[in-house]
Amino acid sequence: MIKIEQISKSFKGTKVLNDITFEIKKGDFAAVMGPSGSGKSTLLYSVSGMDSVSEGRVMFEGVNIIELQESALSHFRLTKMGFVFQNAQMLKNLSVIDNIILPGLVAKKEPAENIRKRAYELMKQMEITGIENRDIKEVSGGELQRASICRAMINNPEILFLDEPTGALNSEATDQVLGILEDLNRNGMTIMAVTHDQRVAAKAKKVLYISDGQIAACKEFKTGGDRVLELDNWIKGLRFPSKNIYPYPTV
Ligand SMILES: Nc1ncnc2c1ncn2[C@@H]1O[C@H](COP(=O)(O)OP(=O)(O)OP(=O)(O)O)[C@@H](O)[C@H]1O
Repeated sequence: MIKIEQISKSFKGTKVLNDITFEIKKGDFAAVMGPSGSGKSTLLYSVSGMDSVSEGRVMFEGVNIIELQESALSHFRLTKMGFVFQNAQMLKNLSVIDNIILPGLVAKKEPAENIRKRAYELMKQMEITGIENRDIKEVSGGELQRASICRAMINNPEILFLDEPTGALNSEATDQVLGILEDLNRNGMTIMAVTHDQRVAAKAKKVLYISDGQIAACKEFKTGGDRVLELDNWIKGLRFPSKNIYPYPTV
């Protein structure tokens, strides 16, 4: 579905992504982990077309999104990609439901009535029915993050990009978001998530470990088993003795 081919990116002469190649298949759940400043968010923004790259290609269903003009790229992002950030980034002067339906109205793919109906269905699925007309200051952090997942899903995207989706949540709200991500992926949604949270990464099918702007290691989970323990042992055992080779031999 998405082929990332040898992408590199520099900020003011400093390379923060260095020759990264990997693939996200339809139905994948890829988690990106790594130390602070290693390039995880930059990678997510580059793959999703939110940021430019210095070199390489990002092929999304055969289209190199790096080469798209800004208006075409915006439309591509709006209709094919959903985004969830650490802080929900909702518009303060709109109610929860109006925030959720807004990208649907902007995309103009469907009548407003259908979009509103889907927003209610999504809210039901995320178990936040009843807060639709509240101001965004009148809901909890967990409810707001679930509303932001509804917003990300409103245009039926083909992939959901998440940047630290549980970073601002307490343990209970984290569990709710984890359950949602698991359900979405089980029902076919492709997901790429940057996270420091091993509980999030343990829901993934594939974990990329970034170090100094490179994929230092990659792990694919087999189904079943205690993934949290498996992931923890894998991370503890990681050593980076030499330059990146992908796929890197896993421990
Ligand atoms: N707009 C920018 N201008 C200059 N340097 C930047 C910019 N954005 C990121 N960087 C630098 O690029 C490197 C990678 O940043 P990035 O945010 O991708 O790291 P990260 O792995 O997501 O970190 P964290 O886990 O702390 O969020 C860092 O050294 C950062 O300082």
